[in-house]
Amino acid sequence: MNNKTIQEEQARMDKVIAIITAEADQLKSEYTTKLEIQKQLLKQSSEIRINNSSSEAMWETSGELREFEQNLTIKSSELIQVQNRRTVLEKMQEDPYFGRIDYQNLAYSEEEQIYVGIGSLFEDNENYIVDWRAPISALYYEGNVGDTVKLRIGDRFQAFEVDLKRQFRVQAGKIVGMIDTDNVMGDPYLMEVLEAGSSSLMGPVVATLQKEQNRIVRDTQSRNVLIQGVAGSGKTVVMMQKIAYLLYAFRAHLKTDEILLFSPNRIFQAYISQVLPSLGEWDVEGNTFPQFIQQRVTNFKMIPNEVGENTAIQNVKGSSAFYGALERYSQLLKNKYLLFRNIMREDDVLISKEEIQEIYSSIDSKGTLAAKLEILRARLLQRLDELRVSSLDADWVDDALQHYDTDSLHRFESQSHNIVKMESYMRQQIVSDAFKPIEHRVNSQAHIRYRAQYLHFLKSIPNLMNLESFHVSTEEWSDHIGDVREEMRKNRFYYYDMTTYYALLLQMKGMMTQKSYQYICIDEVQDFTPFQMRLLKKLYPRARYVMAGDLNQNIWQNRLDYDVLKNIFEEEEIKRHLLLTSYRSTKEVMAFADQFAILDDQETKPIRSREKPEVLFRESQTFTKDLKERLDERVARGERIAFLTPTSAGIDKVVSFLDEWGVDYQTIYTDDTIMNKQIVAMPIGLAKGLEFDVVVGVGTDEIIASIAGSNNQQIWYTIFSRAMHQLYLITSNKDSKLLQGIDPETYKIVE
Ligand SMILES: Nc1ncnc2c1ncn2[C@@H]1O[C@H](COP(=O)(O)OP(=O)(O)OP(=O)(O)O)[C@@H](O)[C@H]1O
Repeated sequence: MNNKTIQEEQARMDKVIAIITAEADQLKSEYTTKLEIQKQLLKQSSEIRINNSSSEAMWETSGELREFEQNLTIKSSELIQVQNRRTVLEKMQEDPYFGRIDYQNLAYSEEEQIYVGIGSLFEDNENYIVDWRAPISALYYEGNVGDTVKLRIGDRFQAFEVDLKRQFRVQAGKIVGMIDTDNVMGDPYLMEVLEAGSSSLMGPVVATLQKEQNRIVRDTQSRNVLIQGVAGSGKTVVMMQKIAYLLYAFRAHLKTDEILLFSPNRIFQAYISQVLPSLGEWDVEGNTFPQFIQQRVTNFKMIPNEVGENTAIQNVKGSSAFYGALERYSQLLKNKYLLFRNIMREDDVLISKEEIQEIYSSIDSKGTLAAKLEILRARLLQRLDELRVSSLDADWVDDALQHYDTDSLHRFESQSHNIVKMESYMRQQIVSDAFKPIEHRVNSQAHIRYRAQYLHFLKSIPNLMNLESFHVSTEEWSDHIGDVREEMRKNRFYYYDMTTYYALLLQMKGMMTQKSYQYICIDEVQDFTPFQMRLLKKLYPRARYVMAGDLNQNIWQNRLDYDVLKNIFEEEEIKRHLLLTSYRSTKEVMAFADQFAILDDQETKPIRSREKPEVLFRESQTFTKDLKERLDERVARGERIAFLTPTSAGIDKVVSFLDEWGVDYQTIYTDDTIMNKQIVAMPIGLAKGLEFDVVVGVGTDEIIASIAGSNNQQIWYTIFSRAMHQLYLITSNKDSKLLQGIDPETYKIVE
C-alpha cells in the first residue's frame, strides 16, 4: 500500500479522534453535572419523612417520595448511559475503527463507504464510524471484494457489492498496519491475533470475528440457539458478542439485567468479565449454576463435587427420569405423604399436625401442589384468626396481663380511662403480639417439614423410577440416603441434592416469584445435567435460550445431548450451529487432542502450526532437567503455563516437581481464587473455558488410577485443548494407558 493512502487514512483518523475527544470532553462535564444532581436528589430523598399525622398528609408525602424515587431511577439510568458511552469513547480514542468497506447498493448504484468500530460516531449528519452491530456493518464480516451480499436493512433485503475491504491495526491513535484484503489472503490480522500470547482476561473479538461466527451473533430469528463446536472454535467469543449484539439490536426493549449468563465457574467468570464492559455494556448478571442454587437455598452449605468422582448415584440425580420422578412425587403429595409439623405457641400446640392434615385433605383442588398448599396456608390463617379470638381469655393471657410493665400500662391508660375497655385493648395486644410470629411462620409454610420431606422423596425413588437402568441397587440407594441425612444434620448438602431440594421446594411453593429474564445464556451447556436444564426451563419458560457447548468436553459426564435438549424444549425451536475451526490451538495440539474425542463426522480445522506435543516420563532420570529446559525459556518469554490435572488431588502430585524445579507458581483448588501467577497448577474443572500459551497435562499412573469411571477421554481432551501454542504431557513411563492407541506420529517422546 502506498504512503499517500496511509497518510490520507491517518489524516482522516486524526480528524475522527478529534471529534471523539470533543464528545468525550463534553460527556465528562455532562457526567459531573448529572452526578451532582443525582447526589442532591439522594440527599433530598433521605430528608423526606412520611408524615403520619393524617391520611391525606401521609398520602401526599409518600407520593412525593415515589416521585423522587422515579426521578432518581431515571437520573441513574441516564448516568449509566453516559458512563457506558464514555467507556466506548475512551477505547475509540486509542483505536477508533478497525475496518473500512467501500460498497455499492445495487438498487441505487450508489458508491458508499463506511468505517466500522466498536461504537458509532456522528457529527453534523455525517457518519464517521458505524457500530459493528449496525445492519450495514455485516458487510465487513460477510463480504469479500467482488462479493454480492444480501442484507436485511429495516424490513427488507437489499443487495450490496463489496468493492474494498480494508483492515487497520491501530495503536494509540496511529495506524501501524493497514491491509486491503481479498478472498485469497483470508484474514491476515486474525493470524496475528492468534499468534499473540494468551491473556488472563478475554477481550472483545469484533475486528476479526469470522463469517460463520458473525452469522450466529446476528441470528435473532431463532427462538433458542445451540452453538456447538470443537474446542477453541470461539463458542464463548460468539456467546459474548451475541449478548452485546442483542443489547444493541433490541436496545428499546431489552435491558442488561434481563439477561442471565451462566458460566462454568468463577475463574472463568472473571476471565470473561471485561468483554461486555469494554463494548460499553455493563451489568449483565453472571452466575455459575452452583452459585445460583446456593443463593436460593441459604440455610445449607454446598459440598461441591469433583471431576472424576462421578458415581452412578450422581447420574441418577442428574437425569431427566429423576426430574420426572420429582414431578410425579409432587402429584402424590397432593393426596398423601405430606409431612406436617404442629403449629405451636411456645410449648402449646395451637394447630396439631393431624388437624393440618385434616384441613389439607378436605381441600378439593384441581391445580398444582403449590396451589393446594396455598389454599392450606389461607385456611390455616383463618384458623389462627379463630384461635386468636378464643385466646383472649386464656390463662397465658391472664398471666401476661399480670406482668405488664408500667410504661405500657400508661400507654393504654392514655387510650382509654375505662378500665374494662383498657383491659380488652391489652388482651388484644398480648394475643396479637404472640400470634404475629406464628402467622409469619404459616405464611412461610413452616408447618411443612421440608427436610424430612426431601428424605422421604429420596426414599420413594425406588418406587418412582427404575434405578437398575442406572446400575444402582436399592441397597446402595438406601445407604446413600444415610449419607445425605448425615450431611443434612450438619446443614450441608451435596451439590446435586441441593439442586433437587430446591426443585422440590419450588414444587411446593410455586414458580411465581421468579424474576423474569428475556435471555438465558449458558456457556459450557454440556456441564449441565438434564435435571438442571429441566429445572431452568421450568423456572424461566418464556425466556429465549442461547446455549454453547461441546459434548467432547463433558468432563462431568452429564449426558446432556441435543436429543435430551429437544425433549426438554418440547415444541420449541432450537437452532443448531456448528463451529469446526479451532482458533485456539495449533494443528499439532489438535491432532493429538482429537484422538481423545468422539468427533463423528466433524473434523477440527485448526489454522496455525507449531511444534508437536512432547511427552515426558516422570520415572525418567532426567525428568526434572528435561522439564526445566523446556519451560525456563518459555517462562523468560512471559508465556503463561498451566499444569492441569483431572482432579484437585492430582495437584498435590504436581507440587512435588514444581518444587524440584524451584519455580514460582500458584496452586488453585477452589474457584474463588484469583489467578495471578504466570505458572499455575489447577484441576481441569476450574480451567474450563480457559486457555494458556503452554499446557502441561499431568497423567501419571497414580493420577489416572484416582479417577473413577471408565470414560475419561473427555477429561483429557479438555485438558489438552486448553493449550494455544505448546502441549506437554507427563506420564509415568512409556507404557502409560494414556498413550495406548495414540498415533506415535502425533507426539514426540523426550528421552
Ligand atoms: N474470530 C476470532 N478472532 C480472534 N480470535 C478468536 C476468534 N474466534 C476465537 N478466537 C480466539 O480463540 C480462542 C478460543 O475461543 P473461545 O474460548 O471462544 O472458544 P470455545 O469454543 O469457547 O472454546 P472451549 O469450548 O474449548 O472452551 C480465544 O482465544 C478466542 O479469543
